[in-house]
Amino acid sequence: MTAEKTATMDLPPEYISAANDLRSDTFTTPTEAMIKAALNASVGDAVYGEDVDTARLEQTVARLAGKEAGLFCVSGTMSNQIALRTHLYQPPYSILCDYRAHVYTHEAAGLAILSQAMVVPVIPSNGNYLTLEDIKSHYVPDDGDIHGAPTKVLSLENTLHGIVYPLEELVRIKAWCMENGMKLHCDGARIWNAVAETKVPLKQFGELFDSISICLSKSMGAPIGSILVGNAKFIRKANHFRKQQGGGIRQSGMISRMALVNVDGDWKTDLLRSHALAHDLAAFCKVKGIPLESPADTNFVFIDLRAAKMNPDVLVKKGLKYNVKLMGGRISFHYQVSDESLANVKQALLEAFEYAKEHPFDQNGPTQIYRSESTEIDVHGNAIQDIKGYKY
Ligand SMILES: Cc1ncc(COP(=O)(O)O)c(C=O)c1O
Ligand SMILES: C[C@H](O)[C@H](N)C(=O)O
Repeated sequence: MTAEKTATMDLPPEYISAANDLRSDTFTTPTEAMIKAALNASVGDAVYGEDVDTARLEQTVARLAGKEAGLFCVSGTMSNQIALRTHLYQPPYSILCDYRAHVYTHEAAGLAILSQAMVVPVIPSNGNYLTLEDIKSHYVPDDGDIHGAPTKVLSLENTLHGIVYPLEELVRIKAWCMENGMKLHCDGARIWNAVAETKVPLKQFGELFDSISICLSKSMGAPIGSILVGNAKFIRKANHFRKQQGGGIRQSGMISRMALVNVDGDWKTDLLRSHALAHDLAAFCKVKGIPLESPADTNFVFIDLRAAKMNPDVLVKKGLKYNVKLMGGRISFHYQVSDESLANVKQALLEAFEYAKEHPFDQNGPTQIYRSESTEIDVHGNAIQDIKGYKY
């Protein structure tokens, strides 16, 4: 699963290479091994449970997580949304999560619309992850008070913004959830990164969470998909909601076989390489005095744009100058990022930091992890439009 094994289709390199794409680990591209595996995939109708490779992928990931069953979903968003909906019964109810949680900030109000749930977003008192004390002081108890929407599910993220969730805190939270009849869901879009970094087996997280959404299309490099894992009864009902939301796909064997290439491969070594690149950049930022928003535990480096008074658009354009694709203050590493891109992003970051000293930028409005307008670049990495006319 090393970087050189990207596909060698007869397409221009910028179409298939993610070597300089530090916008997100969602930009990893299918490898030649994946494309070849897809050619030999089963072709059953997965809606009827007749696709062998889809079933194998679901059972493989469920087994790794120590759960009874798994369900292939076309995206992490779908996997999260149907998981949370499945845990919920009689409204009014609420879901508690970190104020930065993807299920709250980046899933288009799915919890409000698909689950009719109120969200209780909480700012962690330690700045990094929710503690049991944070949860206890914000959840809505089911005490019969008709003003409230009792909290029925905690949705935690591991990793969140690349931050590893301490196992001992998860154990405390789980015990409290069991005492208080609350379900515990994990958005595990990057749980593989947490496993690789902490060496805590995925099965140990599986014992703590009632459900985990495990993405295959982020650091694991698959083109499509996530696996939702849980007990058999939960997965049966989640499958019902998946169908309702149009997620029952037919011959998914080809994309399942593509995902299995890395799931069955040496993913820990390759994820740890991406973490080493991120740790290198974080150390560089420390030496240069470039502030970070959170600890770079795994594959993300979050630049504290506010503290640096750095304009994300300038950072993006400095990235283009040094042939690295960025989309804001989050710098994302993955197994296909080249060593050269690490050197290049350091140059881009340093110049943007120096530029900010002469041209301080006050970030009005909420901090975003990426800027849509700044990512208007063509396949050759050239800015389609001059971003706010910056001359630098
Ligand atoms: C933490 C987290 N959860 C869930 C998702 C949703 O995944 P998808 O983009 O496949 O819907 C993402 C997106 O990459 C994410 O970063
Ligand atoms: C935020 C966006 O939806 C995607 N999950 C990413 O991490 O790039």
